[in-house]
Amino acid sequence: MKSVDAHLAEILATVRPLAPLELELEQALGTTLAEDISSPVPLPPFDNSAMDGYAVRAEDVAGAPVTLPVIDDVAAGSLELRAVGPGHSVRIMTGAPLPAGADAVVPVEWTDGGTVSVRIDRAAELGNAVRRAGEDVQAGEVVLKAGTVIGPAQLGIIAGVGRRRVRARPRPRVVVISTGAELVEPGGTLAPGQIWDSNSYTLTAAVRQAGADGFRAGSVGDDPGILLDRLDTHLVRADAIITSGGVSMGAYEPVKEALAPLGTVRFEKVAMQPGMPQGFGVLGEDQVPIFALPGNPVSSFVSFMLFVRPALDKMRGLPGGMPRTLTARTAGPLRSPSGRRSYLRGVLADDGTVAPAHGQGSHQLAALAAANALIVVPEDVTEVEAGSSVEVIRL
Ligand SMILES: Nc1nc2c(c(=O)[nH]1)N[C@H]1C(S)=C(S)[C@@H](COP(=O)(O)OP(=O)(O)OC[C@H]3O[C@@H](n4cnc5c(N)ncnc54)[C@H](O)[C@@H]3O)O[C@H]1N2
Ligand code: MOO
Repeated sequence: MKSVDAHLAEILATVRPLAPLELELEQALGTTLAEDISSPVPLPPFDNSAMDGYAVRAEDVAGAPVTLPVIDDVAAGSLELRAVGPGHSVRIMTGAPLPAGADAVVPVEWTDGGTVSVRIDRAAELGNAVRRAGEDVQAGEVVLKAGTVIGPAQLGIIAGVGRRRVRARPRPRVVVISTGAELVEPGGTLAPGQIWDSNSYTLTAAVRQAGADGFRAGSVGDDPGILLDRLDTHLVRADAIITSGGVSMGAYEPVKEALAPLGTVRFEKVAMQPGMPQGFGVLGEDQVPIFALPGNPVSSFVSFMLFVRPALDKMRGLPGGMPRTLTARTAGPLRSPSGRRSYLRGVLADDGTVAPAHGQGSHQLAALAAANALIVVPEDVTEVEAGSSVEVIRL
């Protein structure tokens, strides 16, 4: 059987980072910068007030209480400013440019709030409540490096340095198709032998959580021809495709039957539990990667975490490796088949213990939903005693 590491290595050797595009700011959330972003101007661009109050010369208020004439009123965005001469004050709002001559701002709370003249009750030190030009960013300074994922705060600094567009690797578009004649859309009624399709929801959500755009293309039955048609429809708008089901040893395995003859998708057994049957390859002229995951719900989810997520990271221009593990202590005994790496579901507590879930079957959706970690049991270990140290992947 192929090892988990060898399967991931083959996937990572096949998928490539998506080509960068010029993206409008509205489209940039979750994309990966493909250029350094620098500021054309200092930020703030000018000295300005940090508070609503009065711009003064600090030396004029050193002997507070003092009363000064108010010679002007400046709001944020004011263009024409009168200089503050000795013994003068200007009423000023937060973000308004500091008038020439002023070197401190007295907050309105320290005054009587006058508009013609103002009584100042407390001295303000030189530079009090003044935000200096360039104290956030110098002109020409790089504020974000290529390879940074754009989140809300990163979007803020890009807009804050005046950029309308950025060069970035887009979020991969991933189409999710589930297969199986037994599947019914949630909300519909079950006939005998049917179940509701849960995998396409889990996988599409996992795609989105991995920073990509997931499109749920519904489910197809067990007909390989219909699956090929569906793939054909979606291939034009997909950077990757995920299917679930139809890859093992049964009489009706539409994914295997449809894709194996193409010669570009391999179906193999990977030495893991759950998730043993795996298909991976490329489709069409554009060599779109396709992940044919096993149908058991826990198997498809674990396969996503181990193989698809790192591949999506690489497509996004990020380092794409195995999920990080941390060391915990198992609260109960563990069993694992010989020669396969197990990913058991568990609940990791703050004290560093992990309680194995009671239902470890590949079909046990509820145990997966209650878990927050996968406990990794290496290939050469078949039993682990309670209290032993184990590696876990946080979910
Ligand atoms: N003789 C053998 N049988 C099986 C083997 C094997 O090696 N020899 N492998 C088993 C393992 S391990 C797995 S995992 C499954 C994988 O099967 P398939 O990928 O072909 O998936 P299906 O047969 O279509 O479905 C398996 C199971 O999962 C349920 N399912 C499928 N799709 C969904 C969905 N979208 N939402 C919810 N549940 C789904 C389906 O009803 C089946 O119960 O094969 C084993 N068998
Ligand atoms: O390997 Mo299958 O994924 O256990 O149920």
